[in-house]
Amino acid sequence: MTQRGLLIVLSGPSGVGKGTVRKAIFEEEGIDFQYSISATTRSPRKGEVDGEDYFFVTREQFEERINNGDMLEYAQYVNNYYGTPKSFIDQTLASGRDVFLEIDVQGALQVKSKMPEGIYIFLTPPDLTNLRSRLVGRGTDSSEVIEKRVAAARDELKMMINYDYAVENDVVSRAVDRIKAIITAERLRVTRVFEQI
Ligand SMILES: Nc1ncnc2c1ncn2[C@@H]1O[C@H](COP(=O)(O)OP(=O)(O)OP(=O)(O)O)[C@@H](O)[C@H]1O
Ligand SMILES: Nc1nc2c(ncn2[C@@H]2O[C@H](COP(=O)(O)O)[C@@H](O)[C@H]2O)c(=O)[nH]1
Repeated sequence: MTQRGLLIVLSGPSGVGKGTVRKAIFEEEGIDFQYSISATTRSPRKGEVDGEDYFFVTREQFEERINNGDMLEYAQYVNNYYGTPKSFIDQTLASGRDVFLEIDVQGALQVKSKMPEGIYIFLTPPDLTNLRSRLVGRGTDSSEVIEKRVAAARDELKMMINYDYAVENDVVSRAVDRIKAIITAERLRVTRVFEQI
């Protein structure tokens, strides 16, 4: 019997650095996670590629996928839909490969209720002032959208208690090391149970 892959969910407020930390983890030696590409109705930002950063779809297409049961989870975040295609997750885990999700808090908690065996990691900023500065510094959103994202973050931070782990993203390399340590420990735990030693 093939041991199922690990499901790793990295979540936290917009702008905390999930994408930055995820990319840094994927560049580390010996890391072989399958990244779950989300679907969204948001317009592509400069440089974003359909099928790599997101599957960019219309609201009609997204709603059809919801109605067909094709989404493991989905959320409406600042006027757009975001969601995780289900078949990729099911097939990849069944094949024994690890899957890495980078999604918002609403979505992560939906996945946790369906797949509690996953590893749920909340990435937290040093503080909200710092979070706002990161969103401003990224330069991808209007000041109106940034304020909506910071307002959402106030509520999202309260949800941290529902996660397995909280990791501060003060310095990217430190956050990467913390997450790698969590995954190493979880992998050992799961493998030892599977092997029944
Ligand atoms: N530890 C850090 N220190 C300083 N700046 C950081 C740190 N981590 C990320 N950043 C910067 O913060 C900005 C937001 O990072 P990023 O886009 O990775 O966040 P995110 O959580 O993926 O956002 P979203 O959820 O909106 O996609 C980027 O400009 C990034 O370079
Ligand atoms: N619930 C989900 N949230 C997702 C998914 N993919 C991304 N996200 C999160 O949405 C916000 C906004 O993203 P942005 O690219 O517009 O900055 C951010 O928190 C993402 O992590 C998903 O599939 N499901």
